[in-house]
Amino acid sequence: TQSTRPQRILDAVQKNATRGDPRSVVKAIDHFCRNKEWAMNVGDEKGCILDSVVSEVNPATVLELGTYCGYSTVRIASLLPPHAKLITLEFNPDFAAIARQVIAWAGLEDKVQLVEGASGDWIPKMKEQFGVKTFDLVFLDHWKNSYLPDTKLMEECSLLRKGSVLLADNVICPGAPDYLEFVRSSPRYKSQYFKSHLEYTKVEDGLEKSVFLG
Ligand SMILES: Cc1ncccc1-c1cc(O)c2nc[nH]c(=O)c2c1
Ligand SMILES: [Mg+2]
Repeated sequence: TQSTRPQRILDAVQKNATRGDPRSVVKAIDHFCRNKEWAMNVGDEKGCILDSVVSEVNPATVLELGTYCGYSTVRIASLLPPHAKLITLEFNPDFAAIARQVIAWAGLEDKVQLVEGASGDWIPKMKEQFGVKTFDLVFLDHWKNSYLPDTKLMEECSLLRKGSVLLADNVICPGAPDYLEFVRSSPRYKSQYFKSHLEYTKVEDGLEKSVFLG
């Protein structure tokens, strides 16, 4: 039977990465996507920016919107302090099934809760379902048209506190113009653009870091 791209990514991890070694999982996916097949992981260049923001925030609670194959999930979770938790939402069940196995290969299942479904449905349930009070860090990497509504929803659900950091991928390519306009003009956010490139290409892209001011 014909495999899917996520399945081929998982195969590359299981063939080339060491079980329980998150950095080898990240390396194996980057090598596959740079040399064999492009895929929409945040990638190594933007991944280094992601790593630096995670290390700076040192979050106890992280929400990731958009898991795909779990590449950024593994990058983030590998940097978290011992009792920190990462909740990652994925709409596509096929992506979720692969991501679970990638996260398990990295040995990070104890730090990660993968939830299947739509962010708009799950954000209002975060407190009751997962005992989350607020998120210290949110990584937006799902559907560009959902960045803004989901951010407004997180505010409405009091999931952000003074100092919560939003980090958004793809603000240039594919682009999230309404979200950028909002976080850059709202008095309730302090925003900063990190110029980079679309994963594994020379095309411009970047990450927008926005601190919620409460
Ligand atoms: C798929 C694609 N093609 C050309 C240019 C960019 C993309 C692209 C890149 C990403 O990093 C994405 N991240 C999350 N969700 C996306 O839909 C997405 C799409
Ligand atoms: Mg992305």
